[in-house]
Amino acid sequence: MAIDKEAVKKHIRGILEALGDDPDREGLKETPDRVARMYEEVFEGMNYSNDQIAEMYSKTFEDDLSVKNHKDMVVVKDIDIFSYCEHHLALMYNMKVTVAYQPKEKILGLSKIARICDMVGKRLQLQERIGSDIAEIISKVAGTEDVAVLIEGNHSCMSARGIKKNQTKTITSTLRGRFESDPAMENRFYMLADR
Ligand SMILES: Nc1nc2c(ncn2[C@@H]2O[C@H](COP(=O)(O)OP(=O)(O)OP(=O)(O)O)[C@@H](O)[C@H]2O)c(=O)[nH]1
Ligand SMILES: [Zn+2]
Repeated sequence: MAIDKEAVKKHIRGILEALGDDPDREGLKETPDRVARMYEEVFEGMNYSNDQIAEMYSKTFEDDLSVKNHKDMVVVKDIDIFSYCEHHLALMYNMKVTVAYQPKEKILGLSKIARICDMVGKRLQLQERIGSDIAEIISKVAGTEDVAVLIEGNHSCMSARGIKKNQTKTITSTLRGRFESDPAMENRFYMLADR
């Protein structure tokens, strides 16, 4: 479903009024439109389902014999993304995503892995769900169950308000297929993710 920019503008104007400010004053008069444009950008991923994101980034390399023979784990580390917590609409920042998969017959373009992480971040999210969404999409595109995602990040709802823990990071891991069932594979993933 596409973001309704006009409705966002109207409601941001209402929020400015509810905060007791004057939405028509010089500094605020363009704010509803700016926020609507910002939301279009930062919530782009809300326009698409996981299946649609998989379809968008479905280009893989599989004809090359050297690719077909590549059966070793691929790890793409420290993909920096932003996201937004669905509880407070607050920013998740300093997010680093590490994605691993065990290729079967397909190899993904590395930039596509980062594009998938970016797009999944551009939704109202929970950190745990960012991991499971990325794992689901990578699994579809790569045609393998064997996917792992490790995420660390700061939540501004925990640093700039409420409990105010600035140094506190959250680490979540999502293990699928053999990353979950095979302790050696799980350990190898954590070892490579930690380098
Ligand atoms: N599991 C999980 N929790 C999150 C995430 N982002 C924010 N939260 C938490 O969601 C919870 C919402 O709790 P509530 O008690 O409903 O909201 P609140 O009264 O504002 O809570 P405080 O933050 O404790 O002041 C808080 O504990 C947040 O820290 C996330 O990505 N994953
Ligand atoms: Zn929050």
